[in-house]
Parts: sequence; structure tokens; C-alpha cells
Amino acid sequence: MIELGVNIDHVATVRQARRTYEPDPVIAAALAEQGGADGITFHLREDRRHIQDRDVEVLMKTVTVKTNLEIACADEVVAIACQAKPTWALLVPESREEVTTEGGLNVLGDQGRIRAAVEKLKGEGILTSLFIDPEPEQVKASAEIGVEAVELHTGPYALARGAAQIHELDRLRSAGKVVSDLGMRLHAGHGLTYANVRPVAALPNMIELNIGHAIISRAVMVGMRDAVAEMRRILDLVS
Ligand SMILES: CC(=O)[C@@H](O)[C@H](O)COP(=O)(O)O
Ligand SMILES: NCC(=O)COP(=O)(O)O
Repeated sequence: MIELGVNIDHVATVRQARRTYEPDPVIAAALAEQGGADGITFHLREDRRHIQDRDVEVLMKTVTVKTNLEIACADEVVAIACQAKPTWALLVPESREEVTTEGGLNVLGDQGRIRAAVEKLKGEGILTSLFIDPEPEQVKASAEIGVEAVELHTGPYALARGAAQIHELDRLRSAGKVVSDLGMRLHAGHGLTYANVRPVAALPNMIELNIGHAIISRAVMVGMRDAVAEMRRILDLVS
């Protein structure tokens, strides 16, 4: 059965639009659990555009399923993660100008810095994952660092149409085989929706999908619990 990580960042985006107290991502996380989430994902960005330090502290006290804290490879947020001790830490690239995550980590070109962050996290008993483009060389570099999982960036797949989308799915399938052959857990995420998720969920050895924006968008209309339950039902049809 595919494990569903629900990313609650954009509940906090709505709250931060007014710099107020609601909607609270902590409550959203509890409702997501009731809807069938296997994990809660939250991204403490360096610019704090959505998830705040307070959210991380309270989520770590209230979430009863896996916690997956997304952070940049930066000393400040790595230290916060080491203090918070989530189940998983996912290292992601960040830039202030981006609307959302654009590409994967360049593990090949930044192995020393990424390795140092991973070792600090592992030292606190935190499982580690790297968000990368579906490139075999990036997968191999990730395995050399010793992370337990790799999350393949599904953004290009989500944005593509027709033959281009089939090509992107083939890239994910090929890179996913390398992930599994090297003994790491195969995760995927970014831009997945109720309409495009099934082919990715059906990829060989896929273990976990992290989905946020589409679920929160649906939750605005039907509520968080039902939005998660609908995604859960789709994934259960696949596995
Ligand atoms: C890495 C990824 O695709 C998401 O998990 C990330 O959280 C996107 O950043 P925003 O949530 O700020 O859009
Ligand atoms: N790591 C991907 C994630 O957590 C959710 O990304 P999105 O579904 O909000 O694009």
C-alpha cells in the first residue's frame, strides 16, 4: 500500500496572508490523520513564508503519524530539525525568488555540504531523504551519502502533457529502479494531483508519495478530512 504524506504548508499560506492565527496547520494535520494520512509533511522555509517555528514545535507534540520536516541544507534549519527530531528530514533546494520548489538538489555538485547536514540529522536518529530530479547520477550520489530514501521530483511530470508526460513518467521509472537497486526507499512528490497521481503511484517499488497543494486546494471546497480520504481511496485503488 502506498504511504501518503500530506503536506500542510499551504494551510499556513492562507494563515500568513493575514499574519493571523487561522487556519491552523496543526488542526489541519489532525484532520489529515483522520482522513487516512500516513505522514504529515511540513516545510520550514528559511523565509518562513508559510510554516512557522511554532508550527514545527506544536506539530511535533501533536502529530501521531510519521512527521516529515522539509528543510534547506542550511545551518539554522538543520539545527532546528535536530532539536525537533521529526521521523524524517527531507533536504530540499530553496531560493527566496521561487514561487515553489523548482528543481531537485544538486547532490552531485554539492555532496560535501549535503553529506555534512545528513550526518548531523542522522546523529539525532532522524531518517534522511533527498529531494532530487529523476536522474540516475543524482540517485547514485544520494546513495553514496547514505540517506535512507530519495524523493523524486514529479514537477516536470505534473506540468507535462501528452508524449512529454509519458517521457517524464519513463524518467521517474528509470530513476526509481536505480533508487530501489541501491537499497533506498523510493518516494516521490511535487505537483501531484487527484488526476495525475495514479501512474506515479503505480511505478515499481514506489513506497511513499508526498502531496500537498492539490489536497489543500480540494480541502478548501470539501474539508481536510474528506480531501485526504479521497486521495487515500485513489491510492488504495493502485496498490
Ligand atoms: C519539495 C516540494 O516540492 C514541496 O514539498 C515543497 O514544500 C514546496 O514548497 P512550497 O510548499 O513552499 O510550495
Ligand atoms: N515534497 C513534495 C510535497 O511535500 C508536496 O508538494 P506539493 O504537492 O505541494 O506540490
